[in-house]
Amino acid sequence: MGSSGNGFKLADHPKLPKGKTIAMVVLDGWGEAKPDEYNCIHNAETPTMDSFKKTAPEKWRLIRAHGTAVGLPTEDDMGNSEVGHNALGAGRIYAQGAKLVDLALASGKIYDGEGFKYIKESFATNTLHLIGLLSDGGVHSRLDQVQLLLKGSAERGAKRIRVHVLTDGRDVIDGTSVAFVETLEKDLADLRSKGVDAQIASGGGRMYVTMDRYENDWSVVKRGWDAQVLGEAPHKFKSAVEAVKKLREEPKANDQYLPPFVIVDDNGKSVGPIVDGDAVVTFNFRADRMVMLAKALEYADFDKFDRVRVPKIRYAGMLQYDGELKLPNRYLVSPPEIERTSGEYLVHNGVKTFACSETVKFGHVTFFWNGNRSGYFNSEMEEYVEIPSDVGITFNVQPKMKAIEIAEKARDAILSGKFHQANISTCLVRVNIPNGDMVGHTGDVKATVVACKAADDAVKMIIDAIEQVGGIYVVTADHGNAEDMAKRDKSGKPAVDKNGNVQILTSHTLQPVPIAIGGPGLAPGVRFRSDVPDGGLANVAATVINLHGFEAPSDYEPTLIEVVGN
Ligand SMILES: O=C(O)[C@H](O)COP(=O)(O)O
Ligand SMILES: [Mn+2]
Ligand SMILES: [Mn+2]
Repeated sequence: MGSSGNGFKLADHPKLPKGKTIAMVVLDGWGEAKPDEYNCIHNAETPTMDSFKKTAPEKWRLIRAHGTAVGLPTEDDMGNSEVGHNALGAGRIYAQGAKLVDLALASGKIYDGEGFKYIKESFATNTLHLIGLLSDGGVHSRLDQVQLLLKGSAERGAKRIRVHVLTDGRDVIDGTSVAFVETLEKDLADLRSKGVDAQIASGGGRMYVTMDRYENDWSVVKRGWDAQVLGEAPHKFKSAVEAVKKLREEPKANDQYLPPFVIVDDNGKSVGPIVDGDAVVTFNFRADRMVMLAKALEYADFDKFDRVRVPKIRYAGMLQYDGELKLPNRYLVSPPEIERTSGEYLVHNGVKTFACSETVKFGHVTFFWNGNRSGYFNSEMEEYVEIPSDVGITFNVQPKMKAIEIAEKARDAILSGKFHQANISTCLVRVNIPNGDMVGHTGDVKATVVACKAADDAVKMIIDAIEQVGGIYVVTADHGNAEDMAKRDKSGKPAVDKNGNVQILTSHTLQPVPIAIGGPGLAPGVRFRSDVPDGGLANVAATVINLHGFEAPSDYEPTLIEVVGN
């Protein structure tokens, strides 16, 4: 089916009317877990979210948001924003980057592709640089994939390899960076014993170096550029293990925010700047936090910061990060081909769409929602509004973030009537409320409680507007985070470290997420079906399409709702 419009015509729903304003609210990082002191959602005042479950239990349920339900390799993989919003928007489950890379490495196909052949041309004479997030979080990258790629590249002729590591502490427990660097060092030593000149060349914490997203703060990417490309950083060390250990000694230091460092030789010269003729691979499979560096590496015209020196390199991404922008042009593994998303169907069926979040989540409700696609399907039918996020702070400092500003925009869109022109049957107002997730990632339990209340306040504002226009609301989340801030032992009790302190969980969780539907526009008799007990995020798209008065495309995951009576 092309995007001409005809193939996108949806059949009328036999029972549900058109013409409703629907608010689709995604609470980022809001799962369901047992109440205890590390469940910040439970410990926050969240009367609106609580009321859904209490007052209309047949219109509230839990859905799966992790593992195979969102296209990840195993049930041990926590959900994340990329796969969660992809599933919510696309209505189908696609094998995601993590899995596609696993398959390509296992079959060896990664080495037969155009991308690898391209970088391989540098192996005989130049250096192969690998840049990315070093952890086993499985959200943006995975250590075992990097290990295989290193080995595979060496076996295929890479003689000189430099790894530029970004420490995590966000998708994994803070402090684990040391062990990940040690593991990588062992692999590199093994390669050296086989005659390959392999070393870590630079590093830094992911949130301070390189992995900004949605162009919130280019200085983050610049810090990485200086260390990785120019070989310049405020901290110089002889070894990466020493670097990470030393930098972590600073008061309040943590893996996410380690300052940039370079590894230097006995003469104090950095061991791995990127120079003309080198090959570079960014090994993250997830796009949002790598696409800015990809632009800096690939674009001839670039004005976001002074690159000082722009080496002529052979660059490939682990995946292509943006299909519309064709960025990067070369890649090792083809990304999932997500097409015919619900957003595209809706604009072709007369549904106007308004989408909004603040910068740090803006691409989630646009780019990820639309199947990793930038821009509008139809600019006359859609309006996307980005509220600038705070820059240069950790979000526990401002846990309310821009939740209320996002809700105000949604409210105004709902009340404005702007999306209800005479010939327009219906409209969708879609937002992401970031607080539970972004503050949850800081590991600050108190601030996360404040964050959850702010998210609940935002939901209330949107629900109130929906009440006023006789609309419908759908409130859900993309994965868990704020509902569990402690690492758990096998019995489910908070795990403690060697000093007896509870290990704080900064990452997402494997928990299911709630979904609630309601509002005065919801037709009588609509309730959740009981025959999709394993329903997940991918079932939401068909549900929303039904609520707009259409049948969902036949290959979408089944709707979660039924209409009883009449
Ligand atoms: O990039 C991040 O912030 C985390 O690794 C994952 O969080 P998200 O999937 O909610 O964006
Ligand atoms: Mn998320
Ligand atoms: Mn998150």
